[in-house]
Amino acid sequence: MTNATTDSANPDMNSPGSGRLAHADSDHPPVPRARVGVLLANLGTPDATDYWSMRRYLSEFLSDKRVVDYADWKWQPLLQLIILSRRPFKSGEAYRSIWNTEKDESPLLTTTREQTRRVAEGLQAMYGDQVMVDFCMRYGNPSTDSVIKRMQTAGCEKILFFPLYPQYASPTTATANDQAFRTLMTLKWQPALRTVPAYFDHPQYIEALANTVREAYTAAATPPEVLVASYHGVPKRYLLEGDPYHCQCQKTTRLLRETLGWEKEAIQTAFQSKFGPEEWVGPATVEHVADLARQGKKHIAVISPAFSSDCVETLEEIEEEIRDAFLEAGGETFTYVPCLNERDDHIDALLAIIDNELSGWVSPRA
Ligand SMILES: C=CC1=C(C)c2cc3[nH]c(cc4nc(cc5[nH]c(cc1n2)c(C)c5CCC(=O)O)C(CCC(=O)O)=C4C)c(C)c3C=C
Ligand SMILES: [Fe+2]
Ligand SMILES: [Fe+2]
Repeated sequence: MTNATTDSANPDMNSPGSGRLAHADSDHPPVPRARVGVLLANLGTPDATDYWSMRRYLSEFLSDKRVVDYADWKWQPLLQLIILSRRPFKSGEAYRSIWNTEKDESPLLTTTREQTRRVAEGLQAMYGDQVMVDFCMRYGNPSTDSVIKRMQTAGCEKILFFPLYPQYASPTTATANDQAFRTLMTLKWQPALRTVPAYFDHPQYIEALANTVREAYTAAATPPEVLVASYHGVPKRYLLEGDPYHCQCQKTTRLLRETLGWEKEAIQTAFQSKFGPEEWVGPATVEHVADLARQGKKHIAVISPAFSSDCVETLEEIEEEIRDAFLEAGGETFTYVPCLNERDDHIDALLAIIDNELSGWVSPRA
């Protein structure tokens, strides 16, 4: 945790307006100084790439009703007996091909930690020690429950919970929030909790995406003819049942195009990572890029605006599977535009969003 200190001797603790109870009794447990916590939340990550680590991770992930909403009696036998007997091998192989071997962890974890460090640095400059910053995962470690409890022990009576998904989706944003509130359900003294809304149209987020495109196009040996904005997909039924994810993705693409000043055909939206037998929102990126090659497009670029960090879905699925599909169908150059990761303009966008959402909870440093 960054900036986490406990301060049982802090003179503010018992002062009027400090929001703390006055305890003169010497046998009262020490009370930490009141702070505001900023908790960045990402999807999750397996602890390792072996069969059992992958199985544990996928089982937790795919048993989440926000992700797969079938009744347990129908889904669990299929998941536990069929899907989890095979998928951990395939997913383990995908994770192994992108694993951060130096730190022995997934790139999503490495990047989320670095983003947290950078955001903490920024907030320290803005607010000093009033604010502490940490990160958690919805599945796997560090768990949402453990980090919220740690923040509370360190004095956070208020927590700003920030799911790092630019577009709201019930299988990502909503389940991250659910998990945070599940922890609050177990606490005698709950911290106040604010959740940060989706930022799919935030001007600084869009500008940061545009910067990555400009940089990739400048560096490309041959200028791409088309940019495919490839978002993680969801079942089409989720859209029909009211999930705004699909619409927010379309809007991000439009705002990116307008910021770049490009014609409509220059950016196309597609959806990747289909899972299960249901119809998903489309077009599917892997088929779409092959179609582009068959239509004679030789040079394309792909960007992934729904992921705040590069992860298995970008580094393996886009950079390997989707690239191969394009080249095998006759394409010649495939440019991958990396996620925003720990870029300065991304961190500045996150800081601007956090600053706005902290309104009334902190006062700027003199
Ligand atoms: C960015 C938004 C995401 C949405 C929407 C989303 C929906 C969704 N995902 C699955 C199933 C899987 N997703 C997997 C990995 C994964 N998904 C996201 C993001 C979204 N998912 C990320 C960032 C990652 C990568 C995590 C990492 O550690 O790098 C996986 C695991 C990988 C694999 O086995 O292929 C699965 C499974 C569903 C079913 C779904 C919508 C209902
Ligand atoms: Fe996913
Ligand atoms: Fe995938």
